[in-house]
Amino acid sequence: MGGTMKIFTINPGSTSTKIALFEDETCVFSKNVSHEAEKLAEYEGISDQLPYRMETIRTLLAQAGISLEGVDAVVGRGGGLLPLEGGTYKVDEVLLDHAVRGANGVQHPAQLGPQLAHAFCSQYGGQAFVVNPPDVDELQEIARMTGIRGVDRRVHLHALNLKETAIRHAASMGRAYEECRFIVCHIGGGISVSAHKNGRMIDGYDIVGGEGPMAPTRCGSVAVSDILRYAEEHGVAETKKLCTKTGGFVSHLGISDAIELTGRAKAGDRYAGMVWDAMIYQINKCIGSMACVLGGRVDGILLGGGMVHSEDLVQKIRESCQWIAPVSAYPGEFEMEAMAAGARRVLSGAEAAKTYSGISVWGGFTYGG
Ligand SMILES: Nc1ncnc2c1ncn2[C@@H]1O[C@H](COP(=O)(O)OP(=O)(O)OP(=O)(O)O)[C@@H](O)[C@H]1O
Ligand SMILES: CCCC(=O)O
Repeated sequence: MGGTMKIFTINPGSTSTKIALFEDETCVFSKNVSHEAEKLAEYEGISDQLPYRMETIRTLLAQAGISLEGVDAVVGRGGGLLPLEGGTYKVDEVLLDHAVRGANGVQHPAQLGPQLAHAFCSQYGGQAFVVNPPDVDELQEIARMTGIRGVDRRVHLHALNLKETAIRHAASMGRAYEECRFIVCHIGGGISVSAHKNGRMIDGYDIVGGEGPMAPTRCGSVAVSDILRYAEEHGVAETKKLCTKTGGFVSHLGISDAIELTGRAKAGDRYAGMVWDAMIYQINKCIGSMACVLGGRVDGILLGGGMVHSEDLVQKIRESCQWIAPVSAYPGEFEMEAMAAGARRVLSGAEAAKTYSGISVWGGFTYGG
């Protein structure tokens, strides 16, 4: 392929839609629009938001005088898919169908990504892709087993940012991601802690299902007996919400913004300070367990996500974990860049686009069979 590669990326979030247009590696336009909660609440299912999100994006492009004519690829953050290995996937009929109906049973705005990519490519041409959706699940077999027969572990993580951070860090060391062993964390609205070995995310936590450290809106791992007692008092529906919406800072203090929480702590609120420190303590414990997963041979601990802007958080993680491996901070995220880079690797022929099989990568244990 000759000439400039024009790649449009779309990241639909729970309260916002981010878009960015890349010409080769350069981002020539980007916009992040916030949506009113009342507006999104008008739609019953996530996929029902498609026409509204489409219109929002069209308006943003028109206001900026940007046309998608001649676009080579449109990438949408994926979701709703069955567990799959990492990579760049073409949006075909099977993938689109699973995204529309949320085949994995989890409702997440990222499901809109492939639908939006498909819709824009139908109008302007180009190839529609999804790169490292939150459904990427590369767990090694031993990490799958729980203490309950028939209940196997799976993960939902910030795969897009985790892998891009690892790829970039490896490059900064003059190495390939596929040669390195990293512990990679995304510390933002949700918190992902994961072990990466030779290009695969071999362990991590199901942060949609309630595993891992507590986070601004998530309860994190809690003893089963405590969860059952809570469910008896508050009902199953309310208990489920603790996993992604009403746990963590929200449960303790009724707020989800870490800047506000740390502000209160600085002003002398000891409860806020304890919640902040307990979250960091739990992140450190999870990093420690991933160090064991990697047998103590770790090339680096990499931190991404919005809360990594906090020097206090980075320093406290360094104090506890620097003995494992050097800790590197990448505040914010590379999600738009990661989507563009995934498409570029395919368009340039460096990597082949994958086809989503529609079948989970994990078929279950055969238990002695
Ligand atoms: N300097 C700072 N100190 C502490 N927290 C900060 C700072 N800057 C940003 N944050 C926090 O980062 C969080 C948002 O992180 P991020 O932008 O990664 O989340 P998100 O994109 O909404 O969700 P997710 O990361 O799960 O996709 C907010 O709680 C915000 O308060
Ligand atoms: C699984 C990663 C995305 C999220 O839950 O916010």
